[in-house]
Amino acid sequence: MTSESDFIELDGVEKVFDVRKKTGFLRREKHEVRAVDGITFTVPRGEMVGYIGPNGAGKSTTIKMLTGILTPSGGRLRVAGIDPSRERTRLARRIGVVFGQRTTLWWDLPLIDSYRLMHRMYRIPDARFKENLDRCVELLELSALLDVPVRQLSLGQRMRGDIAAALLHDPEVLYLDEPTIGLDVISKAKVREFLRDLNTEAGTTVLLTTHDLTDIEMLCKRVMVIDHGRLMYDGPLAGLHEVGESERTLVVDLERELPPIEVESARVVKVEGPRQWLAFPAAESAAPLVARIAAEYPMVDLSVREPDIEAVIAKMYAEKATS
Ligand SMILES: Nc1ncnc2c1ncn2[C@@H]1O[C@H](COP(=O)(O)OP(=O)(O)OP(=O)(O)O)[C@@H](O)[C@H]1O
Repeated sequence: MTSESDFIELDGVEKVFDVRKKTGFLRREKHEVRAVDGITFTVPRGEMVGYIGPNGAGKSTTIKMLTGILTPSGGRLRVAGIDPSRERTRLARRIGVVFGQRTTLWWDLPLIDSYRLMHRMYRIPDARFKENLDRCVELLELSALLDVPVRQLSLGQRMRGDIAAALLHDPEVLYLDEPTIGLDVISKAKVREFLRDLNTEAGTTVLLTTHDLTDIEMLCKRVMVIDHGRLMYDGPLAGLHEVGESERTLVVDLERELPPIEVESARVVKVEGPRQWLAFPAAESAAPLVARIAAEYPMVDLSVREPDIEAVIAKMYAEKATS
């Protein structure tokens, strides 16, 4: 029996791949890649957690084990009390998966036909299917897109279509792998708003993998950082900022070329004509900084750039190495 507090449960989970590398003419050496190297965590039902790390850290491998596509080489793993690799089909009815880089929709078919196929594949009761579809169509603004073949959809439209597809069978758990990758600002905002509502209203447990720190900021109270297959951090995002002492960048366009802006709590890191880049602590709000600059300089435009997760993590490790 699962308790609600360890709805997703990993205890010392490992995944080792045997890889053969060519080392000479007809010579191949076997070596091991420890993609996941003893990971332990639990996620309570209803929580939305960020799962982040540099490329090759082991995120996708973890998600593949959580869906049952891959079998762990060691440790114990349960999702809703189910061992994913043993009961993959039973688990499939209870989980949804969205891969930002790939679609689960049928490329040549109108969107609605993919949903009808899923209705049958998952044997979703008619009334429930209709109710879920109506809700997704409304909240993800899909009504004008239902008759459009998937290949004609924009990336943002396709992503919304994919999220709906993952939710038609009412999964209790949703794994999202880069759900906002390549989307414009408005599409990103729509996807985030939808996910937040899904988590708060339907209580869906969400594991979110992303390179966009804003996704995590907007959606997750808790974040886990993985690198080289190991869990390096598990806690609130604010704590990660502190550990990594990351910075955000304010890009300011002035009316004309001026000497570097002098302002409290930020420093100019680059100047290009009338445009200046100022670094400031990521944990601080940009609003007072912008107000101070606007009061003293002829500012015509501005934007804030988030630190990317790689930079935060790289800094976090650099600090660990020197401490
Ligand atoms: N099928 C496989 N065979 C051999 N090695 C693999 C296999 N799948 C993954 N790996 C290796 O395992 C490690 C972790 O890969 P994984 O795809 O889980 O990382 P990731 O954190 O998802 O990275 P990314 O952000 O680039 O998607 C990498 O070194 C990768 O090369």
